[in-house]
Amino acid sequence: MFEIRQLSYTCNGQVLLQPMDVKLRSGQIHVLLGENGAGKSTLLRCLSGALHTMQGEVLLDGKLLAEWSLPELAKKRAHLGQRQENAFAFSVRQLVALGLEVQGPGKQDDSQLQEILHCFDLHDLAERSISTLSGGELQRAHFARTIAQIWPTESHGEQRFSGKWLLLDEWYAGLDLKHQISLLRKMKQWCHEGLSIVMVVHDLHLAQALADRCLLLKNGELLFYGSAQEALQPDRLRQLLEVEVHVDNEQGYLRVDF
Ligand SMILES: Nc1ncnc2c1ncn2[C@@H]1O[C@H](COP(=O)(O)OP(=O)(O)OP(=O)(O)O)[C@@H](O)[C@H]1O
Repeated sequence: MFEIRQLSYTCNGQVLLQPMDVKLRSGQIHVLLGENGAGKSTLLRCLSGALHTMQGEVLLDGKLLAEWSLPELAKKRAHLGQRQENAFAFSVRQLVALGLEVQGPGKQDDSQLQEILHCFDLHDLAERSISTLSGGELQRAHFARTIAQIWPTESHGEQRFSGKWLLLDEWYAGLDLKHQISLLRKMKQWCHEGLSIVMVVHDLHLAQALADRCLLLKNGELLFYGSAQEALQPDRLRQLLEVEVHVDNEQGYLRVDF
């Protein structure tokens, strides 16, 4: 479990996150929603342990983030940020292998690498330099590298992702519908296998399809934390996003008129 106690963050005199208390339970998909600049990426970075100057406390499985050693934390949670560095002309295979390398030199095996390449439909691109990939292909490669960090071995059994956390900032950016749906299904499957996910989403349909619980952020303030059903209500979304949202039909699909 992630436990956030009186977490806040101020940068250059600007309050980016106002004090908040939240407990994020394991095995669920938590969706962060809010306008541009609401503080979603900042909160994700606090959870990843990247922002050392935050105030308050973040505990992972009862232990302060600062008390985790970096190698242990790296194997426990993986963070896909909004922007990626592509400084080196790695091949797709090398990039994904970098993620596996975090598990320890010699610990990873080729079957893990093959499984990940297959999951992200990267097999045919494995030998290509990442500098030649399209935007969506590159996003899939970085997503694959990120989850490789916490990828289980075959010996882990049915709850093979148990205790692992995936922190995703707009993972679907640039992905075509086919790959969005494929990864959406896989993420649900991985959660059944014990994975916990916190993700930033702007698309309300994706939020509806994926979220178990939602965190609604506005101007750095946590407006609401609770079940997706309670969160994804037209009144709340109107206040959060300043757009008119309607419930479309008996299934309860959200609709926004253009
Ligand atoms: N180093 C910084 N100095 C000053 N302001 C910053 C700094 N980093 C981020 N901010 C500001 O903090 C606010 C929150 O940023 P953050 O990236 O968390 O927003 P977000 O909700 O993820 O937005 P988006 O949906 O656009 O990705 C923004 O207004 C941003 O401009």
